[in-house]
Amino acid sequence: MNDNDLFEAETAALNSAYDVISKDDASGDEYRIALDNLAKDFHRLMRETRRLIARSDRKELELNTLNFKLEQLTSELDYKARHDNLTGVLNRGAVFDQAEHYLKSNPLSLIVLDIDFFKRINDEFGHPTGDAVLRELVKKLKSSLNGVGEIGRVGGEEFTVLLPNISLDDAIEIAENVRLAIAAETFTCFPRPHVTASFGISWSDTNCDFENAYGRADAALYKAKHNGRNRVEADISILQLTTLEPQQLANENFSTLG
Ligand SMILES: Nc1nc2c(ncn2[C@@H]2O[C@H](COP(=O)(O)OP(=O)(O)OP(=O)(O)O)[C@@H](O)[C@H]2O)c(=O)[nH]1
Repeated sequence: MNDNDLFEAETAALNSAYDVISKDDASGDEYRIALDNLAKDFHRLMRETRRLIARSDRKELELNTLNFKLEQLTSELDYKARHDNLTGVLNRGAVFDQAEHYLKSNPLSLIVLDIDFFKRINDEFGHPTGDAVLRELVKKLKSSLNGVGEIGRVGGEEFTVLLPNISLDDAIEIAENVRLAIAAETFTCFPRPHVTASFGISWSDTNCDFENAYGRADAALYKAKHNGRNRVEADISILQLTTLEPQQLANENFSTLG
């Protein structure tokens, strides 16, 4: 469709107006009719333009609303992709991403904790009670960490706390406080007196591979389980690098807290 088709009536009115103007002997009536036609078309064009503007304003508003909803949905999806839907903390993928991000420019202490005998809780009281224990554990973790570090869930009943720029000694103290807070109070969702957890900690310098940091913390956790549970164990192999000869390193692995 070209402009002439779209404005056929207006073009005709305009052409007859030009005809009248170009005539030396055009009468007053001819001028009046040409002007009248132009006025009618001009009026119609104004009305149509107003209608189009109103319609395009409405469409723009609808588009803005849709864009807003799309942005909300994108950030909800992004949040869901990075968080555990049972407890709301970072999920395994996000823990790894975040830790690798920190390690690019910071040293990092990592706490890995695992609820003791969680299978028994599930077996004796059912999966929904087990789920409630997981949620309540996260609440206790949050309140005892009081904003320090970032909590993640890396497996069924295994959680992590990322502590960038926190020394191993401080991380051990933090883990001890969390351990005591969990063991000290009864869980409201669980009729037995105590839920406990075991803790493994590693410290890694900037640029350390997170798989390595996680592996060392997990090995320390295994040791905590092996040594009786409800306890904190820290990997000190990295610290030993500066003080021990290679021969000694082969024999030394972990330190144990009381
Ligand atoms: N309720 C619930 N249970 C889960 C979930 N994910 C994993 N589990 C359960 O967690 C339990 C883990 O059991 P185990 O690996 O034997 O560990 P544990 O009984 O805690 O024993 P220790 O770790 O050695 O003290 C299994 O019974 C899993 O079914 C979950 O999302 N909700």
